[in-house]
Amino acid sequence: MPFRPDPVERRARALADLRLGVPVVLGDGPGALVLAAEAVRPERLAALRAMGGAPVLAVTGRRAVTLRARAYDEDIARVVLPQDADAAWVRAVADPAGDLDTPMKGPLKTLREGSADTHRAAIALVKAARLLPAALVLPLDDAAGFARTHELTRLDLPLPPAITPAYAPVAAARLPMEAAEKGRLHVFRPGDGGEEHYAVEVGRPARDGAPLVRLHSACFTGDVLGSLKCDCGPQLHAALDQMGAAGEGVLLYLNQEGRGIGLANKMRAYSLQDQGFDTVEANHRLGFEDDERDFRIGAEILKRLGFSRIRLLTNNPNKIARMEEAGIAVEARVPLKVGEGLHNHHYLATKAAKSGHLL
Ligand SMILES: Nc1nc2c(ncn2[C@@H]2O[C@H](COP(=O)(O)OP(=O)(O)OP(=O)(O)O)[C@@H](O)[C@H]2O)c(=O)[nH]1
Ligand SMILES: [Zn+2]
Repeated sequence: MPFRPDPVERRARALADLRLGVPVVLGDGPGALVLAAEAVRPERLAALRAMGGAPVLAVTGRRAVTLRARAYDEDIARVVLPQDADAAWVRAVADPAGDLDTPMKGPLKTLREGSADTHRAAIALVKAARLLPAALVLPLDDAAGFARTHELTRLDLPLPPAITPAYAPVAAARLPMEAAEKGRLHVFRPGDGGEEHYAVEVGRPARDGAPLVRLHSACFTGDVLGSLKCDCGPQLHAALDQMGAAGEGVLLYLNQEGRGIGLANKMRAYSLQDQGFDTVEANHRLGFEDDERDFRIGAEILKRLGFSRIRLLTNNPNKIARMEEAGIAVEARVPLKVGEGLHNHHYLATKAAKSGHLL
């Protein structure tokens, strides 16, 4: 039916619902009701409880380590919701902000029997919604009927694998910059309702050549505010300077703030770093992996622009591997070492020690 939203469109709606604190239904017959832990409001939690059943709070295996909860499913722990658990309790389990003030939220009881597939799907959705990776999950016997009655967005299980959507060029215009007068900014929009990303083309690199390329991940704090905690601002400007001097190049500005966890979660990570955790530990305590970015987006946009070979400005071998995997030949790595100082020395050393960055 032409007017009916397709599964990709329904997923985009589901992400918006989860951010609003509106539940989403997963599955058709037997399925589950899912609420993002971060956005749950007391009335909705009360309604969920009133349904009876056995609600659980799904968290990642990473978060479970900090909570000292057993993750029987390795990457997922299904925490049984205690009788007296309120919205504040749910948030406290999900959010490490108060871990040091209220270290004991438990002991937390976790489920061992049954499948965690639905819970894994719920976590994937709240992560995609850039929320804390924790979700309330209540089993339903008639998922489709429940969604209809309550006008909730429903997605079929299993969720389709996370594919990189097609990126359509939306608009492009000349953009003279300090670093490169012959600049052109292209905006790309994905077909799945996700973030737009940008390509800054300097000069007019031949499509069959191997231009200098930078895959830059958004860093509001570094790029815009000149934060000294990372090296992003200096890297951004040095990359544009090099392209300006060479007369050509392509800088992809990918809106994957905070290595893909979003600015709010990055600030949560910064506040954990103020408590003494390093950049990788902070991500783990929040329940995330070290790096949640999808570099296939960069490869898609390069292909869309007509490139298949590049020289990549980076110190991150993972970016090279991901480009090659996605069909972009990286003919050379060009190091980009700028902006190291007193405040980011430890951060850069951690990336070298734990994330394989080249010194
Ligand atoms: N989660 C998290 N993200 C951070 C932190 N500091 C910086 N970032 C983010 O890290 C990303 C840095 O991106 P890049 O400089 O492109 O990536 P990189 O992996 O360092 O690789 P190269 O710079 O190419 O060597 C940006 O999205 C920043 O917002 C942090 O402490 N925690
Ligand atoms: Zn940064």
